[in-house]
Amino acid sequence: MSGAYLALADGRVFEARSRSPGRTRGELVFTTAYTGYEESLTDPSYEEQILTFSYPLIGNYGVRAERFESDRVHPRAAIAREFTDEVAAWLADEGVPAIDHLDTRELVTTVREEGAMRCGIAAGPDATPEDAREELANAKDMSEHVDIGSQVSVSSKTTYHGGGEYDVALVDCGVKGSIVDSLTARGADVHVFPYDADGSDVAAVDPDLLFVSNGPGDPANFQQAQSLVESFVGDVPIAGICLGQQIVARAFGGTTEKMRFGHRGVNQPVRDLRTDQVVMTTQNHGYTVDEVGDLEVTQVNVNDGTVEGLECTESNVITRQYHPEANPGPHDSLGFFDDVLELGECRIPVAAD
Ligand SMILES: NC(=O)CC[C@H](N)C(=O)O
Repeated sequence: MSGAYLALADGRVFEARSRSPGRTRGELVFTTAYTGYEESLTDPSYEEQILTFSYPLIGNYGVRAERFESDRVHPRAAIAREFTDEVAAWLADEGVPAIDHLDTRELVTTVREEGAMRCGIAAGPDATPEDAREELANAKDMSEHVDIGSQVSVSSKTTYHGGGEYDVALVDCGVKGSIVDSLTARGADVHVFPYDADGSDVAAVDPDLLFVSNGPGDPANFQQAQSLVESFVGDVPIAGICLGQQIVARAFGGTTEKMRFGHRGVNQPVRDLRTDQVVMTTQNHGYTVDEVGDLEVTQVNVNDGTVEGLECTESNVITRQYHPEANPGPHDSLGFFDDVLELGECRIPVAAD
């Protein structure tokens, strides 16, 4: 068994077991999800982050590619109390460092109290605490990854056919595969565009709906996607998930801010302000919408009151901060995809009362 070290920005160094060797750095975050490790580890929104699982045993139902959200592992490293051999082998195959046998409760408590923070990891037979500290010294804050979109987006337009009932132009800021699948399963052809696509290329597919995807990093670093949204307001209905909601809010004059430790898990309660119903949702975000500009808040987080849903009936806009595609997680909000495609027919969205 070879050793591993995790150096935190608060000066502490944790000793651990290496399950997949290597050196790396990133922003330390945690998820409380107790299932869905394959989906989380392949979610592009974790790019440049180091993912700690608060659930102690990760891997007890194997590793199956059909559950992947993209074609590679995105967090720079993974941390758990205990990884199964199968997960450790998968991460080693992918060249992504993994460490376990450390007190993940202590790590999660630290992130909750002090906030998501930079960290460095060194794992393998020759790893030293100094190696981990060196990695930490080179770690950037999330907002400093100014071109993170280029690390996760398609490089040219790619179309997924779903029957041609609607044409959806999807701005790929790091889209999860299950979001594309949720749209094609409902009859849409989904034209996936690079995160920095030109408005004229998008207009060329004559979209019924502009959909802004989830993705990693600070929404302020997706200026071109924001301008693209601004140029379609009023002409084409607009929908967004997670980073997509944040970009759309900014396009409508709103603002975004960094949260202390974010929401990552599969049991975040969300209240719909129109129906007063609460649904359980899957979440993975570290930023939140603060000012909402010309949009209306329709859903809020029950725990901390943060913005979970935005709408504008005049301009035909619906966005969600959480993940209605539910991969993994509860299926309570799958109806979002029916609502946005109805919007694609330019109908007024779900009646207010
Ligand atoms: N899943 C996402 O789209 C995450 C959005 C953004 N990167 C955040 O952390 O808030």
